[in-house]
Amino acid sequence: MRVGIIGANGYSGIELIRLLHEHPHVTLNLIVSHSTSGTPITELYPHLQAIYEEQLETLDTDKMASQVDLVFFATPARVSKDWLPAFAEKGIQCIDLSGDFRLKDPDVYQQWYKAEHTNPAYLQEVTYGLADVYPEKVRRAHVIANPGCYATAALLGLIPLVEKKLISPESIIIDGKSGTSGAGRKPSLTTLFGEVNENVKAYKLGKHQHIPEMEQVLTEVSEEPIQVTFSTHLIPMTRGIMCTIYADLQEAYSAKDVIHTFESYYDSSPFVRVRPEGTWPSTKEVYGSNYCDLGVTVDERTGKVTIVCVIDNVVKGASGQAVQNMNLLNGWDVDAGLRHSPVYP
Ligand SMILES: NC(=O)C1=CN([C@@H]2O[C@H](COP(=O)(O)OP(=O)(O)OC[C@H]3O[C@@H](n4cnc5c(N)ncnc54)[C@H](OP(=O)(O)O)[C@@H]3O)[C@@H](O)[C@H]2O)C=CC1
Ligand SMILES: CC(=O)N[C@@H](CCC(=O)OP(=O)(O)O)C(=O)O
Repeated sequence: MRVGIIGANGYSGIELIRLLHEHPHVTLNLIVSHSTSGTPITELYPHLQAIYEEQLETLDTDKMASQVDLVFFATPARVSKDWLPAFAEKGIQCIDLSGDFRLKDPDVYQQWYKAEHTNPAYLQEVTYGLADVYPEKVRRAHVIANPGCYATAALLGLIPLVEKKLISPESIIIDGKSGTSGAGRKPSLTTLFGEVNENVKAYKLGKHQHIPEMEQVLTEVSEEPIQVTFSTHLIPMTRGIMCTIYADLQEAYSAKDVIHTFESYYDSSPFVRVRPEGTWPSTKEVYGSNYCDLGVTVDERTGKVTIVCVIDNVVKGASGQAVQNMNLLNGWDVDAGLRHSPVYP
């Protein structure tokens, strides 16, 4: 299959190049950039020398549609909403890594993304690609909204417990921490070494764009409105997200009960690993891989459960899950091109 990447010179684009290079069923036919078209990708990323040396091109929808069967949008929010429908209508499979098609309600999109949705009717056409939870929906889809990175970690840790009614939905608190690659390669004051090093900084409190995304999914799962408290922190590392989730248990469930619920829920997903009781995952244990690792503890005194979820934001939180979705869309092995062990140390 011939694939293309729009936004190929950003962090998630370059991670797609790494993963697709080793994929058994695809050829990366076209890489597109906004401001660096005409430049060989190796000029921006010398580590790709002798691996993938193509030149970045300008976006030409008609030309691209004749050259690819599937396109990944690795562009910032507010870009794909204008471009993606033209590809989908030509029969090209589309996987959007941005938030443009994740929310079903255009008013909610406008509220959280501060822009009007230019293709609101399309929001209903798109499948939310949380690949480990909705593999069957993704298999039947044509256009995928790849979930947000924090939303992926938090939802994988919450959905089984909400669906099986182990926790009180109104009690959910999610404490998120991310490395700086989550903010992309575009230079900014917030991600300067001097700002991040030896520092932990809270940001976007109560305003993060993944709040409505998580609430939309959890509300659908529980069939009653769910709101979450979600806080985000930037920490001095390159890759990785940890979401530590707190909630009240509905009954006196033990850690073993919760672990058993996760194990049976993710029984057929090769990418969600549940830790034995009394151990909790760290971000380094999933670094560079498509795994999401979960650890659980129950405080019998307070009746609360704590779930620790870790992912690599660029792999499971973006490009790896996008490849997993591509595999499902095309009926390939779900782990094709994704069988890497985490890089350790
Ligand atoms: N990094 C991560 O961990 C994750 C990222 N995502 C999402 O993936 C998407 C890409 O993120 P990331 O790779 O980190 O971002 P980067 O800033 O690293 O890259 C963004 C890419 O989009 C292109 N671009 C920027 N502005 C425009 C525009 N107006 N029109 C067309 N193309 C444009 C850039 O091209 P150029 O440089 O040529 O301008 C670049 O290729 C975002 O939506 C992000 O939210 C999702 C989950 C995790
Ligand atoms: C560290 C950092 O800034 N992370 C970004 C992650 C954004 C992302 O990847 O998700 P979207 O696709 O929803 O934009 C943030 O918190 O906004």
